[in-house]
Amino acid sequence: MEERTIVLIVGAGPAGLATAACLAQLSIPYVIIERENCSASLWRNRAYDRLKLHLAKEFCELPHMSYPADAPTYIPKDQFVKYLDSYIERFDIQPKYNTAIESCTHDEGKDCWISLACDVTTSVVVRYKSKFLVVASGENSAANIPVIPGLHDFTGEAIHSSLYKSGAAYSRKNALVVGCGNSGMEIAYDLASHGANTSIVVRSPVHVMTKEIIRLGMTLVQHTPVNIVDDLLVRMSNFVFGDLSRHGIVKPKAGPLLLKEKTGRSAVIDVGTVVLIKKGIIKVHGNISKINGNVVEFEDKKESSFDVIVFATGYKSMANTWLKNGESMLNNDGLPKKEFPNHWKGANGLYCAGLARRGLAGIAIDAKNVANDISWLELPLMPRMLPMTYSLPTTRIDLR
Ligand SMILES: Cc1cc2nc3c(=O)[nH]c(=O)nc-3n(C[C@H](O)[C@H](O)[C@H](O)COP(=O)(O)OP(=O)(O)OC[C@H]3O[C@@H](n4cnc5c(N)ncnc54)[C@H](O)[C@@H]3O)c2cc1C
Ligand SMILES: NC(=O)C1=CN([C@@H]2O[C@H](COP(=O)(O)OP(=O)(O)OC[C@H]3O[C@@H](n4cnc5c(N)ncnc54)[C@H](OP(=O)(O)O)[C@@H]3O)[C@@H](O)[C@H]2O)C=CC1
Ligand SMILES: O=C(O)C(=O)Cc1c[nH]c2ccccc12
Repeated sequence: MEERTIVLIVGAGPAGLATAACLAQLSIPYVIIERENCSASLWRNRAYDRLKLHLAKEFCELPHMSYPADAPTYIPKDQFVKYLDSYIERFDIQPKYNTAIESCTHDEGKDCWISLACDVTTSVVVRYKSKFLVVASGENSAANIPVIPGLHDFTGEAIHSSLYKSGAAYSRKNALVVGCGNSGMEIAYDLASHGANTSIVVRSPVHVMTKEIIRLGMTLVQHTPVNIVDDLLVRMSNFVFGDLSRHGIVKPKAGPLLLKEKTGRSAVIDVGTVVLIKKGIIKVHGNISKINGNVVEFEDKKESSFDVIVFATGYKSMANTWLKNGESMLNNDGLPKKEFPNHWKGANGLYCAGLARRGLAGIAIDAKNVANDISWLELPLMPRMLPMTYSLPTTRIDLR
């Protein structure tokens, strides 16, 4: 079976949906493919219960649709999913669900992309021919679990943070969280507040901030040099949290916003974990050296036994595994080769949205850029329309 379309979008998470909406606004036909049975599967199926957006709502909007004025500043997961559902309805986005892209190859002779998409329920493979291909399969496509000697024979339960829902099941258990990004720090808090005897592995320096400090920083940095803003944020963090180094948490040399800009690593937004660490309720360990049965040995030679290990060790983009000649755009980790703001365009009609490690705000920028670029190439006689896409009135929706 073969189908033709002008644009093929891989992935119906926020990035694919935002790209679809921008293309729809420009009347450019597209097909959007999603391997799961729903849109935004990360948010519906692979996120813990207590998750809220860490960034204020003004930094988490997709193009052309705002949150209601009375929506909370920090949107809970379920309300974000409702927002996405309204977005899908508003822009009449109809993803082809249960369809996994297995390979995308550029056919030089015909100057088109040939994509093989497998219906995961019937195993039927459909061949898509498209002029443009948008990789929107996410930075969080697969779990990253480190290789640790003895992990395979760990006698307790080992899960990745994407499968963690709540600490309710772990009351009075000995729990170890590996990784001190936003997932790890929040999951450690959740476990401890459900009565688990909780430890966390912190192997590298990390900035700990409050959501209000980050909101202030993200607002100021729009008009102020990043080093000045970062300096302020670090001072504010010191004021709020004090020196955490004696608890095993040291700050990176680079400031939080510069670090995010250069490496994609986010500051951790504290949800109450720091108080529990200071009280000794959550114990901090350095890196793991090996696992023996249910006993974890740390690099300082200390040992403890655990019933559960939660690997909050981040994610991998898998786009490099199915994108067959995408070397103009992606590296071997499936992330853009070029730095922001030039990362979103490759050769031969290839684009990406949502791979610049800039969260939802970055996704909104990518989606607009990709759709506008396609419209310049596809509708060259109507280029004067383009600036309108930035000034279209946004729709406010009711999430209640
Ligand atoms: C726990 C968590 C919380 C976060 N909170 C925030 C926040 O508060 N603010 C913020 O700005 N950012 C946040 N982020 C960053 C996050 O990356 C984005 O919010 C967002 O979900 C990324 O959207 P995306 O569409 O790029 O990727 P995803 O949401 O991962 O969507 C990609 C989609 O592509 C599909 N897909 C992948 N491979 C294929 C294939 N081969 N064929 C077909 N379909 C495929 C996947 O099933 C998935 O549905 C958070 C991330 C995580 C993990
Ligand atoms: N509410 C929200 O808005 C939330 C947002 N997020 C976002 O989602 C994205 C993913 O976050 P997250 O899931 O926390 O992943 P991250 O990639 O941000 O963090 C992974 C953590 O695991 C550590 N790690 C990796 N490998 C090992 C190892 N072998 N041993 C010990 N530690 C290890 C990393 O340390 P190192 O730095 O040394 O590699 C890092 O601390 C981020 O952008 C984050 O901001 C996540 C949760 C909530
Ligand atoms: O999830 C990301 O990577 C983001 O860009 C958004 C984000 C979530 N939590 C944060 C904390 C500090 C800076 C950005 C984020």
